[in-house]
Amino acid sequence: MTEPLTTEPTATTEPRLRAAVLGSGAWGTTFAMVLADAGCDVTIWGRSQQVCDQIMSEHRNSRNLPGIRLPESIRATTDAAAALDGAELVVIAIPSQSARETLTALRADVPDGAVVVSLMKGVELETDRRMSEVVAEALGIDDARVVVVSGPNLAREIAERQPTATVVAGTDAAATSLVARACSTPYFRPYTNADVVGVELCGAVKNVIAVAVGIAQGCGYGLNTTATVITRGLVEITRLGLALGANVETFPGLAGMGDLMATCASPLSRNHTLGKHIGAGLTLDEAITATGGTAEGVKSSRSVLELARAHGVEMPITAAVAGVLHEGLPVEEMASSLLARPKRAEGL
Ligand SMILES: NC(=O)C1=CN([C@@H]2O[C@H](COP(=O)(O)OP(=O)(O)OC[C@H]3O[C@@H](n4cnc5c(N)ncnc54)[C@H](O)[C@@H]3O)[C@@H](O)[C@H]2O)C=CC1
Ligand SMILES: O=C(CO)COP(=O)(O)O
Repeated sequence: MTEPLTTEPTATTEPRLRAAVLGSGAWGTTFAMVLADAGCDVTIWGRSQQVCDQIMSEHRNSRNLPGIRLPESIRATTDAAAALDGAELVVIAIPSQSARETLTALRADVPDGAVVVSLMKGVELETDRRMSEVVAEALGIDDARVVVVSGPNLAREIAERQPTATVVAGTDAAATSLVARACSTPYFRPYTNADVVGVELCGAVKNVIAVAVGIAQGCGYGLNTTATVITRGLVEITRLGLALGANVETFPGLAGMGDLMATCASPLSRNHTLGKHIGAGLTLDEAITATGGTAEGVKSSRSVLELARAHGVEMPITAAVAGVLHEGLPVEEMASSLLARPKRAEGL
């Protein structure tokens, strides 16, 4: 039997890349651990003094990753300027809808020339911008300096150093391969991809599809329904992506089908969990509270739908999720409204 990858990798002899991770939640803390295991010198910026103190003194973040021991080299601070000082890599792991305001305030502290990495999986409300667009605008930097990481990456599993792969997407080959090297460990394997649009849309829309799968399961439906929603969900994601200029090969890949499978199948997923609560009859506010953590699909269901409508793309599952979460569509009518649509040929 294969041994689980639980040991900390040995440090490399290359100069240590200095990385700042903005956000001390589940994924920010886990990605900080990946970077540290890959040999980077990592400082986390968090809003919570308590979380930062615990990372510094106990090498744990029990609020977001209970039971996980973090590498001792990781530092954490509530002082953003100190975290960003000298950073060559700036990694952003805060909720999508907070990104613009937070990054605009930190703009002067981001070092010139740093490569900026977005871990966020959402689409901004009101502007319908993808996160790499928001990051570039808020920081006043060229799009080419922004690299996206997205894939089947449930934080908890990676924090346990379970093997997985991811996609590192960027338009600048040097920046993209720098990020891929910086996060490559024996348990975390990055693949590069130049299709930023496709990779980001996959990450944002799979959250909405995971809410739909959760709703179906909360209603008591079985695996036929789950498989139908995932498969037709991938069609929706692909349709939107192609309308926005993405590469068709991205969608069956790790950021597309891979992340859909992980998020729609796992009870660790906040989006899936939130959907289950809705399907079981909780209100949206109750479901958000019961879920905890950031379920990006709640807000992205609306922004993704707006984006789709602006480009004339049909996304019935996304529309049904937005309908249930925000427009008063009764959850028990969701399936019947989807199945009653005019019959059509399979495919895009
Ligand atoms: N948790 C996961 O497994 C994965 C999450 N992601 C994405 O990463 C992003 C962050 O997710 P998580 O870390 O899991 O969320 P989380 O809910 O665990 O943590 C979010 C963190 O952001 C902080 N925060 C909230 N508003 C903020 C603001 N205005 N300024 C600064 N910090 C703020 C919170 O205090 C918290 O520490 C999301 O877009 C999510 O979709 C992507 C891959 C995996
Ligand atoms: O993006 C994720 C896995 O790849 C995490 O999903 P949730 O945000 O639904 O927990």
